[in-house]
Amino acid sequence: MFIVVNLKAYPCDPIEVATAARDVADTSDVRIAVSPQAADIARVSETGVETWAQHVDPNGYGSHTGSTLAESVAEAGAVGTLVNHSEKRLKLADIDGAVRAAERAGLETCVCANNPAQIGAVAALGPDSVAVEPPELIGGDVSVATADPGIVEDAVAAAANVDESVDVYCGAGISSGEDVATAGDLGATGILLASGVAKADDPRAALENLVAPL
Ligand SMILES: O=C(CO)COP(=O)(O)O
Repeated sequence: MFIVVNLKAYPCDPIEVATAARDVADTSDVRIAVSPQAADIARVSETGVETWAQHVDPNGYGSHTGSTLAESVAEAGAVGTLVNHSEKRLKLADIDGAVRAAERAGLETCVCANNPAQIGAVAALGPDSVAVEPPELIGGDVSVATADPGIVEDAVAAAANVDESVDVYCGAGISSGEDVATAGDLGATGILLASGVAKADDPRAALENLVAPL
């Protein structure tokens, strides 16, 4: 199981979360990455935790003010990137461009989508993984794996129908090890989560709780 902790733009201490995630990953068999804001990638990466960008733009170097370049986040220490997060949606052509840019920079890619139909569409673009995250459950208390198990199973089927080599992750409302295990039972091989760790009083304890049953 792979857990990506997306820090979004939450006012947490990215280094506190990164060091905790590094330690919990080291002492468990669980792969854990932290996805901070672009400005924090370098110092998060310096902790030794696996570091992902939250987004990259489709363009490369050039006259593109305000861009987040795949090359730049890779240079800063990111080894992967989310693309098309529900809070950072892109047009299909730009999702394709961002995946190609990430590939050129050597980044692993996870393209997010809202539902199984979109999962099939983005799986066709050849990312390493796709993640289904129903927007209405993001930031809530109920795990997608409990509230809508069918969406996870259908996302797994939709991706396999297009490209069996694309891993399928899920996210939204996941905050306990039981939620992670349930998602795994539904066929997800990874989890995206945010508030359960980024808004926790004790992020280390939250991470330990997530990996406990795995
Ligand atoms: O959007 C998410 C991860 O990318 C999920 O957010 P929550 O874990 O806060 O529901």
